[in-house]
Amino acid sequence: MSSLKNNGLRINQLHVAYQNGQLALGEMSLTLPEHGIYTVIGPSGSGKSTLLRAIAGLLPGYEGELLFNGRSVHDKDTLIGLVPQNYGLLPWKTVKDNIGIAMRIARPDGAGRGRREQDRQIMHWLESMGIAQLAGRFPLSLSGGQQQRVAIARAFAILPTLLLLDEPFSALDAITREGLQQIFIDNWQAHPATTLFVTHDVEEAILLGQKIIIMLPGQQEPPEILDNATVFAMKHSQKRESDEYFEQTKRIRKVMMEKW
Ligand SMILES: Nc1ncnc2c1ncn2[C@@H]1O[C@H](COP(=O)(O)OP(=O)(O)OP(=O)(O)O)[C@@H](O)[C@H]1O
Repeated sequence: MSSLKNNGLRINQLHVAYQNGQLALGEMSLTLPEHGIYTVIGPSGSGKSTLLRAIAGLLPGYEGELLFNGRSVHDKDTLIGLVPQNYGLLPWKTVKDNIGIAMRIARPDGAGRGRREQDRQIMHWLESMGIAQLAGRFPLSLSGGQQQRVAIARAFAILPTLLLLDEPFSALDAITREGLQQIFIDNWQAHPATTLFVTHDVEEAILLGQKIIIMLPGQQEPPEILDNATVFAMKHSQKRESDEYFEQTKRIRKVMMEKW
């Protein structure tokens, strides 16, 4: 029986070394409540992608424990949606088919859903990302930013329990990025998967996360965790103008100046 304290993602004393024995991710422990969203920032090489890969089951080995609602995160009950840095799209399939395949793999029984209903859902997610017109195109004919949007639409389309995003907006210009941050948070509010969102962008970390996990260089110190509930509770369009947003920026910059 899972107790309340087991609700969500629990990371217990996780650390990862690749084959050369060097630590890629220093020891970290963290609880991310179910339906919560935390952002992760950190200098290059601090282990952000390694953290997501360990949770996604893409690493052969790690030390420590990864649980979702009290069971291994790799248990079949936990459906993980991953947006990797390289988008992970199948080049020989159209945009629409990339999403359709992911939906069928994620839910082989289709929950009673016919092909027409699946197509409707695919178009819904493509429209929500502003790329419905790309449904019939192949990934390699798309820009990096368009491929990122397809990867995000695909991750939402499988209705994951756990959503892992590795710098999903890095290839977008500032204006498109701001628009998609709003769309992302709207989609997440409609389908609040438990979410870890890695970004290089301090502003984005403050705009999207209930807490901000600040990874430190060198794999020796555990991350600093900054509560961001006040900014998170604001209307998205008003966050940037708020004093609390400005204060959070200063807090994070201080950690960066002192520890990065
Ligand atoms: N396959 C691998 N084999 C050996 N070492 C690796 C491998 N992948 C990553 N590393 C090392 O692990 C450490 C953490 O890498 P990781 O990609 O997780 O960092 P990151 O914080 O995501 O960096 P970035 O912001 O540049 O994407 C780095 O020192 C990296 O060189």
